[in-house]
Amino acid sequence: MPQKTKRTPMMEQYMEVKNQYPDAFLFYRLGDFYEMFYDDAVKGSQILELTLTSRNRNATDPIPMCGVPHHAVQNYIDILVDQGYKVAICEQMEDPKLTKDMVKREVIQLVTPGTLIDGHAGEAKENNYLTAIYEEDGRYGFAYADLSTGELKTAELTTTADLLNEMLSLRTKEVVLAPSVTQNTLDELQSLKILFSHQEQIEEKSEVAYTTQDLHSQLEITVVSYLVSYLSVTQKRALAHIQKAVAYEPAYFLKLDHRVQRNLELLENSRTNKKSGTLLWLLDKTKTAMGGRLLKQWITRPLLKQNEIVERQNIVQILLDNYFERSGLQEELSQVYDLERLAGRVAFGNVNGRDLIQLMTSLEHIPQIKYILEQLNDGQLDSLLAELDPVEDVADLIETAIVPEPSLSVTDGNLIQAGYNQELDQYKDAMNNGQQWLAELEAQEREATGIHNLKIGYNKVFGYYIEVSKGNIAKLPEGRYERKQTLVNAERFITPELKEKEAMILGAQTKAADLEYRLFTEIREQIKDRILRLQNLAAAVAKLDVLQSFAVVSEDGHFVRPKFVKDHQISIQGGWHPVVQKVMGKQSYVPNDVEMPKDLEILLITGPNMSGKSTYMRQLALTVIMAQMGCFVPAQSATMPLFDQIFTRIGAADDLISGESTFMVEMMEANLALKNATPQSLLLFDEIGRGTATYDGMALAQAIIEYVHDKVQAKTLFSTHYHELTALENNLPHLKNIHVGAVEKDGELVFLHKIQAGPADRSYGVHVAKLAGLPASLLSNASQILAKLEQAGQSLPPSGAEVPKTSEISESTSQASEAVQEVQEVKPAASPLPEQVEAEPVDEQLSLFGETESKLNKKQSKIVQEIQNANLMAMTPMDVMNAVYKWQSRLNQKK
Ligand SMILES: Nc1ncnc2c1ncn2[C@@H]1O[C@H](COP(=O)(O)OP(=O)(O)OP(=O)(O)O)[C@@H](O)[C@H]1O
Repeated sequence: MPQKTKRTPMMEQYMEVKNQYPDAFLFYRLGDFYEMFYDDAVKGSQILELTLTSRNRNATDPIPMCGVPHHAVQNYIDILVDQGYKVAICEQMEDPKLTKDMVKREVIQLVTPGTLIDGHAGEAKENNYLTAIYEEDGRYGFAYADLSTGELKTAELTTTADLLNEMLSLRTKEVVLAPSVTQNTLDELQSLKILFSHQEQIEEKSEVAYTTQDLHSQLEITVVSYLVSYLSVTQKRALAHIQKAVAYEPAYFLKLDHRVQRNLELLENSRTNKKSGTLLWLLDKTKTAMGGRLLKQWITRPLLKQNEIVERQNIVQILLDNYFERSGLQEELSQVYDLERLAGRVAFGNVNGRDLIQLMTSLEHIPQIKYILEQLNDGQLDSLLAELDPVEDVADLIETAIVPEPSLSVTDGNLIQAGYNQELDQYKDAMNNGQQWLAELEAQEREATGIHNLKIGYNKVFGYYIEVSKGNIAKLPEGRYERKQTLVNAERFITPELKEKEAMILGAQTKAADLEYRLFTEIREQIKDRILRLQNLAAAVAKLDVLQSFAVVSEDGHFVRPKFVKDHQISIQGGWHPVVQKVMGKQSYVPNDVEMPKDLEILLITGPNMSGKSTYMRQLALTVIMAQMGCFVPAQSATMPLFDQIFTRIGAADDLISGESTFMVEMMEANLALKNATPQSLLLFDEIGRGTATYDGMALAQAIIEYVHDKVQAKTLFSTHYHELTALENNLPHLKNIHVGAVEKDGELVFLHKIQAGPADRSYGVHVAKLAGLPASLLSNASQILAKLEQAGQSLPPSGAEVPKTSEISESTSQASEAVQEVQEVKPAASPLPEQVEAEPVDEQLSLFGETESKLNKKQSKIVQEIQNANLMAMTPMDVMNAVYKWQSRLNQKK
């Protein structure tokens, strides 16, 4: 009969620790394993695919248990943390052999998704940001840190939208909440699907004081204090590499919110979520991990200040003009390891010998990098040169102290160079030359005593000894020789010198390993004192790397240096979408101009589906972003103003925040743009209004155009399939029609992809449907319906027709559907919106099907009835097409 068991002292200890970390997997060290118990074991064994066993298997209440070997623990931690869990590592704090009592155990680190530094999240060109929020009077202190690099930034934000935006842009996996964060804010953040951690108080730690030193705003000081406290509490060690927090203002950069970043595919392909096919993919020719990370930051934060942009452009130009030097730099950079993370590991205390060799190798390339830049002999490089401090003392220290191929573990020896420490050299000598020494000592003793058969031997009882035959004992001098054993023919002695050598030889190996570890930690501490210099160097190398990457891409892609102008005009000749062009090949891509003089605000773009409207719009946005990053741009020539924000409403973007409908997202994005855009912004509106019924959509589109034209006055590209809107050009002086050309050849549609002046003459929707492979009968039916509609004047108004502005009809542009009705009431004949479709007499409609009323059977009458009742106004063109297709199928059915 199984017995219910009383908890053992060890399980008592386990529970005590576990209670302190209820939301983490507790990895409890037991000898060579880390064990999990209870629920941790059940869940952990599933996630990590471990065998679930139990303690006290025969009891009524066996304890579920599973474990991982200590040397492989990092992999398991990575898997759990990557999946959003926390892991508390509980170590044995004393040697079990040296204590009779319960071994002392303590949690030495809490690894969380935002603090993982070695796992998958720590991929070379990725930052892993931990964020924090503090709330006060409806305002937010926001901060983020990367524990592996020591980067720490903070900002004051005023809305939850800004918070969401920063967090999504940073792709944070974990946010630390100060107690002041309200439930309302939390509710809005819940949709983020990241780990929420809590830090209840600010710790009195030197890191907290240090990191907040340069801050002025109390909000920022407080949030950074919470963030650093959390780091300190979870990591349980000094964090010497965490930099002083730098305050930033989101308004300091070209504003690209997370939706814009996604719509424009800056870092992630919106279909695959991968890098391929993105601006990052195009621009990334960086050679170092630091450069890769910095490039990502620059892409999402282009600059606003012309002098800063020009400073970058100047260096790109120099590197572009000097091919050989640039190649030399690339060669050197490719041999520079991740200095930033290496510095982080030094400070964090988890650096090993091989890391230090990587650090030294990296530092050794800095003088050559400087030399190449100096040869370019250009004053524009001076400040960069000054930032490239080779931190020679660290390189020298590592060179003299660390062996070229150290072992992986820092406790197994084989770390320290010969000649660095005398004591260690003696141990190593003892290990290597023990026998040699003894032979030398034997020879010395023989000579000193004149006893030629004196010999040195070894036994387990008292170790090394000097053996002298009985007949020679009298020759031994007094004092130095201590008798240990008497044999029949000989006596055995020890001397202090012999015992010293013995201790050396026997203890040499462990002593050497211990001493090596101690020396290693001393060296690590010395390097730690130079962390700031290493971090500054890493930043300079990263900058140089990104700029050389710009030069490479600009040269390969034949990009041009853009000019910035104060008056708000854009003039781009022969521009292209760099990513689309790269994918499809240079020969096939048709370059296009963008001409928007000072007084032109809106380009209204029409043209068939698939002709290249979206590509043209994105092309401009990417050109602006690249220009303001300091890169050259894909065009023959480019003149542009500096933009402050880019807003996009492009495609049916899937919504990251919640399950809002496509139309809702469309309206939210439009709203965001209309509310926040300034005359210095760039707006891209792609087919706005298509997510709702035709009339609603068209009315909204027109109202939005007028609002932008009259109130926002930002440079705007607006593509539409509502050809009726092209007539707006007559009323809106700052709007111009352009279209993407296409021609019909032998019944087939040929896209020209060329932007041309004026509106498109037709939509070619049916042709595009044909390209998409819709059934032939449906297409011919659609063509017939189209012809009928065109005859009845339901399609395009004559180009140049007088169009009333909705503002002439209704003051309210926000209530667009009201506006629609008023349009119809006030000026029905000239409205750009199709007139209310009156239900036509049944017999006329029937002619579509070649039938007369008298011959109608029951099924046909029912279909006629349905057509009569169909609310066209509430249907999208696609709905209409589907309905017609169904009616036709039913009519064609035999019965
Ligand atoms: N300038 C160009 N030169 C060559 N090919 C182009 C060009 N612009 C676009 N294309 C090609 O046409 C395809 C469709 O372009 P895009 O999506 O911009 O069309 P669209 O007019 O916005 O279509 P829709 O109205 O259906 O959204 C692109 O994927 C690309 O292959």
